[in-house]
Amino acid sequence: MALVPYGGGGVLPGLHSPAATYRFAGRPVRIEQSWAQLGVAAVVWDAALVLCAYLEAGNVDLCDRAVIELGAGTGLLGIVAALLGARVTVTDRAAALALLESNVRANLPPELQPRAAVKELTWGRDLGSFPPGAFDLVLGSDIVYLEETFADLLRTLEHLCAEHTVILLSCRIRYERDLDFLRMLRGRFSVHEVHYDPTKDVRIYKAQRGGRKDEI
Ligand SMILES: C[S@@+](CC[C@H](N)C(=O)[O-])C[C@H]1O[C@@H](n2cnc3c(N)ncnc32)[C@H](O)[C@@H]1O
Repeated sequence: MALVPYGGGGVLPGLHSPAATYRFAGRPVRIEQSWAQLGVAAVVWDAALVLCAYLEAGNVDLCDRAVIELGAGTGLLGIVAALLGARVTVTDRAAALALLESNVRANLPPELQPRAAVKELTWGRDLGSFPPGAFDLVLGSDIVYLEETFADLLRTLEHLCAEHTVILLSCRIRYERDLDFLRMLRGRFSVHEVHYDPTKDVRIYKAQRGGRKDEI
């Protein structure tokens, strides 16, 4: 099933623009893209830009926090989290890892390289390599879009999260079925919308186990 970006209109992101440069954490971040070869995993989505800006604005204390990004695609969000002080594990499916690794390595200064790992994590699988509760923060931008992955994505979040873990998901709600995932998430976590960017029509949801208040 094809993901339709930008409400279905316009040019697919990245199709004519193999690389894009952003500015976060006081430095340029140059992201190589490859829509033609890899599709949705190989372009930067608006939801990533909105969550990067949310992190950069200081809404979350990232200093030395253990962060995992799911469905990282090009890696922009994980890179920005690392530049802002987190120890990051940036994950996606196997096919996305080469471009992801290359973007991560190209954008982190030498002293931050050891603080970023790129790993395969297909939702619902590969979970044995990721100990429950090892992460303070789980990030995901534009990863709620494939109905057939919802159960596996939820299982992955449940596996990763301990009481202290915060999940931040940035989403453009394109279809009614996207709301189904949020209903599933609310069945397992306490979920709040914490930000809405009307210019990009992207919402950020924060989720935690139980009713626990913010730890991050
Ligand atoms: C729309 S892209 C978003 C990419 C990036 N997070 C961003 O916002 O720019 C969705 C991402 O989810 C990943 N993805 C889709 N299904 C997945 C699965 N079952 N397991 C792991 N990653 C998956 C894709 O490879 C892709 O990188």
